Amino acid sequence: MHPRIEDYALIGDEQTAALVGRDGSVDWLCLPRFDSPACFARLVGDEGNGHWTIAPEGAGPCTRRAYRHDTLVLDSEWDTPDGSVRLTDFMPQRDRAPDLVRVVEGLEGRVTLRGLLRLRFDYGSIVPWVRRTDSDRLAIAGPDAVWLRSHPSVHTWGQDFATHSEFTVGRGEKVVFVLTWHPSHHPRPPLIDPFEALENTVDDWRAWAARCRYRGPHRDAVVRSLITLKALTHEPTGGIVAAPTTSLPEVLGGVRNWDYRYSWLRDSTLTLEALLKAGYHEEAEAWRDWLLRAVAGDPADLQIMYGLSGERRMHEYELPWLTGFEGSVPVRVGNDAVRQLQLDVYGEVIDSLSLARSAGLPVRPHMWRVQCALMEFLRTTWREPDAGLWEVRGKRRHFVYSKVMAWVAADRAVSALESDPGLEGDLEGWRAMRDEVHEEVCARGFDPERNTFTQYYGSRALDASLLLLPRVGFLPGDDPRIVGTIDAVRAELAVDGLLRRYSTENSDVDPLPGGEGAFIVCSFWLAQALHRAGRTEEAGELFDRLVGLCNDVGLLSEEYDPAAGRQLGNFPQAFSHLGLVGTALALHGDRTAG
Ligand SMILES: OC[C@H]1O[C@H](O[C@H]2O[C@H](CO)[C@@H](O)[C@H](O)[C@H]2O)[C@H](O)[C@@H](O)[C@@H]1O
Repeated sequence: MHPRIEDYALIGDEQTAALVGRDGSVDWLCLPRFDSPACFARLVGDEGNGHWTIAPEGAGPCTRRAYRHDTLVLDSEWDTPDGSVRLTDFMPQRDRAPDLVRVVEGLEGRVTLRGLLRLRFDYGSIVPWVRRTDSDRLAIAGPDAVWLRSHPSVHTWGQDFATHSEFTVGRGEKVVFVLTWHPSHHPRPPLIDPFEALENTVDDWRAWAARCRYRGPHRDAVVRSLITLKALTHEPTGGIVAAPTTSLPEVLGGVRNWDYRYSWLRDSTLTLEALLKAGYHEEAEAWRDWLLRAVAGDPADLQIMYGLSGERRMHEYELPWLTGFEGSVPVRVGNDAVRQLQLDVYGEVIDSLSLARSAGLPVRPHMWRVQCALMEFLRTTWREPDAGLWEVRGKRRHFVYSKVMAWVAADRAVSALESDPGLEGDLEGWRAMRDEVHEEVCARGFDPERNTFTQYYGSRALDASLLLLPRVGFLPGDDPRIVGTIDAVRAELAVDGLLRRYSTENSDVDPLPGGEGAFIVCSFWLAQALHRAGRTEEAGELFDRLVGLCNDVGLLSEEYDPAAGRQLGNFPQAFSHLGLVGTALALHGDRTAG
């Protein structure tokens, strides 16, 4: 049986990430970068598409597992009739090459384990040549080379185009496996000392986690979310992936399967805000600098997402040989939403730059010029219909959230001019735009009959993004129109208390077939909106429930199916984790240190 999404745990080295199942199998790993082709793709296919399993012979899922406290180092333990054994999985901070380290340690008795390494480059499609060199194995195909080393050396044999092993550990004995990738035209990189690497990796993560300023309820969940957001950050460039996976389905067996291994301006600006508020200025600064590089050029060419180094092309295509997660096809690489006009992104970018400024991040000389250029573009564009923040693949509309974010852009630009006499800009023009957008949204995006804002001008449909209006300061949290919107959105979009982002039934907005689960970040937005409306008890109860949706190691995917009690969509997803951090800070922000 295929593991469920919540059966996976994440390990990574801030350049790529792997998903490890409870059965000891690494089922997803892209090398060398998050967006490189996967060499283990069982996650969205089957065993033949690549995986690496180490587990006691004949054992099923591990008996227990957990991250070492405040780290991304995963311990999985099995109790078997012959004894107990621990498997420790981690990826050390990268020096020259990516390494995946797996340490097996006997805890009780003598346990026999089996290893099965089935490397399949290019998303499970290429079977490499594997040869033995001394005691190690080298797999090569095209641009990729992977070494497998063990210590003490374990006998391996090839069978059915995979590398097998069998070994036994007694109490206190350790066997370590190191898998190392490098470009096939390069020589083998220097070997790491896996035990020293383990110590350093634990120390580095703990030192990072200790910087978290949040001291309120659910602190462990907040720290786990922050570690996850950090793990989704591409350390060399500062880019942040929305999730490290592609095509985990929004509904089992459905077609809503997308590639999230890119840096969305929307998701990333919200991540930056969460990091800043939790005390992580360096990461926020690295992303802000990434942003300024990525968006450089004509503001008309601003994209809603970029590659990790700021690449602009991410042409979407399908991988027909992969059978998908529980049959959910197609499996896609690339993302055509890159070409959409999504007006909210301008507001999110300008908001994040002003946030960075007020948080005291060092100012870059061209920062203000970028903002002015974006404002000028937006001034001529905000009246256009767009694809909205949900990136629907239908007709463009006048989405209310997009217009509100145009208001945010103008509002923040005006505030910057008002507070800093050293800045130059069209104060009067931007003020006029700000007031015009506000007036228009309140007139055309509000349904007085039902006392609620609507998904787009003139429609009766609702949208969970409307819950963000008080958060961005468009109206106070206890304004009757906001209170009405909270109740209407809840009545229409809640399934068992969790929110969908919009209704997919009878929707003329979203042309794709099939529905989807509850969109996790939307429920966090609801908790924040309830809190801002003064309904603190309801907000707290919902927050507690949402934290409870995390899997056993504290991870959240994009969506949740309340009926089946299962996570859905790409995993782990930045949006969901930044929702958790943002809600903790909104509800208990007074409990932050320093
Ligand atoms: O709903 C269709 C769209 O779904 C994806 O977009 C979602 O993920 C993005 C990344 O987290 C997020 O920024 C966006 O708000 C979400 O709706 C997908 O990436 C799109 O290609 C697709 O059209």
